[in-house]
Amino acid sequence: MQALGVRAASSRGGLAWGDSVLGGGTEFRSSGDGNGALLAGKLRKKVRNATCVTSYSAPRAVLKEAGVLTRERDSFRTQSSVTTEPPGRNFLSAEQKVFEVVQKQAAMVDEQQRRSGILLQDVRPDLNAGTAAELLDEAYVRCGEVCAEYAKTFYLGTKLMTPERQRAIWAIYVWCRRTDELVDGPNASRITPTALDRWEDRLEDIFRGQPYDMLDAALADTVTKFPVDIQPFRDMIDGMRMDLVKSRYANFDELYLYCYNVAGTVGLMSVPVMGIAPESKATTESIYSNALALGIANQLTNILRDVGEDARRGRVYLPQDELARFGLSDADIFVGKVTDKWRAFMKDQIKRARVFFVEAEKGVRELDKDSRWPVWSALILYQQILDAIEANDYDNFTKRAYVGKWKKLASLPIAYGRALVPPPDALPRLAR
Ligand SMILES: CC(C)=CCC/C(C)=C/CC/C(C)=C/CC/C(C)=C/[C@@H]1[C@@H](COP(=O)(O)OP(=O)(O)O)[C@]1(C)CC/C=C(\C)CC/C=C(\C)CCC=C(C)C
Repeated sequence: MQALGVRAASSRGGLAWGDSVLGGGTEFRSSGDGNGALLAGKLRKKVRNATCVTSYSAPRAVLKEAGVLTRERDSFRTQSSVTTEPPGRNFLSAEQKVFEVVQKQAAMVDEQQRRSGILLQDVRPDLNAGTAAELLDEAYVRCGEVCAEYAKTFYLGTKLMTPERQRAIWAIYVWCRRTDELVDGPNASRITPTALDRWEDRLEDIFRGQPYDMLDAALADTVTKFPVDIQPFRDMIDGMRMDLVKSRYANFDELYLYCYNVAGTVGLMSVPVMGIAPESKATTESIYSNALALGIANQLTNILRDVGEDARRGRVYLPQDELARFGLSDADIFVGKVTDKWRAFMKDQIKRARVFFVEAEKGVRELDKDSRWPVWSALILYQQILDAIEANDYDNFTKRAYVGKWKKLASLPIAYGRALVPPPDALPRLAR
């Protein structure tokens, strides 16, 4: 089994959702650090006694079938070597660079603040709990707006969830989006490992209840209310570190680790919020494995869709040994010609991604009923990207596999129908 070294929350260990609130009131104060309209908040956390330590295990059978388990795997923590700071880098300038990205994001928050007439600079240290709650509400509203802007369909899906859950998912989404923007956004070329170290420091502060800005404050609140562990967040940052230093993957082992870091982690962050159906008989660990599988499946799909686009950035997220096995190399990818060898290779890759989707499906039906629809929607939409690659006769060099608006819309009621199906009844997990 693959120990990913991630702490999970047992969703059925006597946990009361919303158990922990902003313990006795929230104090927001102006940071006074010369950084402009940034919010420094102190969110006192209750001890999250509902969390327990467990290890995430990717299901052995599915990984074997997918060709991942060729040998006993090592721990999944990314080696710290990728965080090594390049010689000659100026710490402050890296900090400045990440701050610019943060500023860009924070500017949107400022705008929202201005519109509501609450200027963060004006926030006094002795704010009462009511005002703090208002600020927090504003922060969550902003998270929802960002989510709606970047991921419309998914945002729509969250609308079925309870208000507490939907805003928590938005807060997680926003943190993931900002993290991804660091290496994939407009300032990406200026991001250094040190900048990511700074981002990780901020993450630690969030989980310590000391958010840096409003969007962070929303996540800080979320992690007091739901048993969300910090490790998947750290691991996502590790994935971004990988993106800074690595543009080739020797084998699927390496690629799997990358996919875990940048996408599998999303599954692990989301399930504690989405919740597991009270009537589910599946083990928590198996459901987290399924969640992980969905992240991996989505990321593999993304990679297969974006082969040409990535190649133009000098990146090949395909296992080098598997390319070689099909008589292919980087050169073929840069030439970008669809040949029979390429088709055969792509068929194999698509098959593997589908294995992960099938594994993920087992977990979706175990989720709380209000959470199943958005997850089914995401799953179906991503699966359709694989169909679109096939429909393009595997030309992912010059064509972007695209799921049309009507097909997307048509999949929503299908997802809804599936979401109505309750978890399979009382059969023990092993018997299924
Ligand atoms: C319902 C649902 C989908 C919830 C997840 C909400 C959430 C917190 C999403 C964050 C996504 C994000 C911004 C991640 C940053 C890294 C990244 C960009 C990963 C790629 C996503 C695709 O994003 P996008 O389409 O914008 O990419 P491009 O811009 O096109 O390049 C990823 C491919 C990964 C996304 C991974 C998931 C959505 C995993 C979802 C898994 C679950 C919600 C677990 C479900 C539970 C079970 C039991 C199956």
